[in-house]
Amino acid sequence: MSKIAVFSAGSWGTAFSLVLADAGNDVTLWARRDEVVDAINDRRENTDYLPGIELPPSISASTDPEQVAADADVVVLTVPSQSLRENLASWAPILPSDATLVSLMKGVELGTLMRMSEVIQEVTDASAERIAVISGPNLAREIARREPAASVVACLDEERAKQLQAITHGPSFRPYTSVDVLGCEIGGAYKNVVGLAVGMAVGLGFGDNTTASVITRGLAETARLATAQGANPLTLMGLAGLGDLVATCSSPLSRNRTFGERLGQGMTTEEIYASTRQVAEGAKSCKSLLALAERTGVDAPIAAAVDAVVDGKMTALDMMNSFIARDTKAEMG
Ligand SMILES: NC(=O)C1=CN([C@@H]2O[C@H](COP(=O)(O)OP(=O)(O)OC[C@H]3O[C@@H](n4cnc5c(N)ncnc54)[C@H](OP(=O)(O)O)[C@@H]3O)[C@@H](O)[C@H]2O)C=CC1
Ligand SMILES: O=C(CO)COP(=O)(O)O
Repeated sequence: MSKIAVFSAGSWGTAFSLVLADAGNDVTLWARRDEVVDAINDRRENTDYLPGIELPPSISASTDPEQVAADADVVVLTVPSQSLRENLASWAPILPSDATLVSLMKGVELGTLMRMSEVIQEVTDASAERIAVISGPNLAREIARREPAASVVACLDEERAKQLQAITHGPSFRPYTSVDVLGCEIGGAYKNVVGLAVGMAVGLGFGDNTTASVITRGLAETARLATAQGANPLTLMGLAGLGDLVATCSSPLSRNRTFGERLGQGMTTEEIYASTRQVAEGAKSCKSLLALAERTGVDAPIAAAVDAVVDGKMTALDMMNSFIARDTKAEMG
């Protein structure tokens, strides 16, 4: 049994705590609001993010980061990507110095264009071998309902990846290992952007030909950037690439797809932000991925178009038309 600290108690932090608890671990969740902590400790439910799902006694919660981190073998980070740096800067001094640091986040930092594992390394000074990423087709609510799913545990240190695999493998969750941290992170961040584009197609009332075309070209775009950065192309064909892309683009549970759907129906980004507190990481990361693609010298037409719609510079319909009108000479289907 491992002692695991999970920062924080949103949809995925809470659902992943269930995975960890089912696998026999002792979990402490950090939440920034007292009412979330009280609901978890007293009512055994995260009423805000996973209503109706019972949490076992091996999961407890606290607003005190020091209490959460104390004696943890593994520290799991799952705040919205753009808030990681600021939060982690305040937690870094209290994290156990030999704990494995695990990112569940799917985004790229605005401005620095850093992946989450890079932010973690910079802020904590931990070696890259101590930092892992878990990414795959893992919609939080389905995981919390114990529907069977698989994921990738990626770490440059293969032994550490295997240890994490062993402590996360449970009755309904099957982790695979990888050393391709970069490929998993680019796959996880890019699928959110493609999910937004697919959502727009759905919001406009288009059917499966359109969504399949966007998904497939989205995968090509993801693989182009990831491999240019040094990822293993096979990672993008796996659970952290194609797998996650399919789950996100197919499911009404995806916040990114839903965000895109609302854009497709004519809502503005500001109106959507005002209507929900849940994160759609792709709405911010499309800018970072686009800049990363420019810096790497690869083409990113879907990220560019999604960014323009999110910024209100293009309508979702114009985005779909630009996808069809695009000069295709240089690309293979
Ligand atoms: N949900 C899913 O199915 C999956 C999500 N992920 C990834 O996990 C990460 C977290 O997403 P998810 O749990 O879904 O998000 P949610 O929106 O469900 O929860 C966000 C959590 O972060 C807290 N939070 C929000 N803003 C801040 C901030 N500025 N500082 C500190 N804490 C903050 C929220 O607290 P409060 O309630 O107080 O606002 C809440 O606990 C994302 O990168 C996402 O891509 C990965 C796989 C699956
Ligand atoms: O990452 C996810 C599924 O693997 C969750 O996707 P959303 O953030 O779009 O809900």
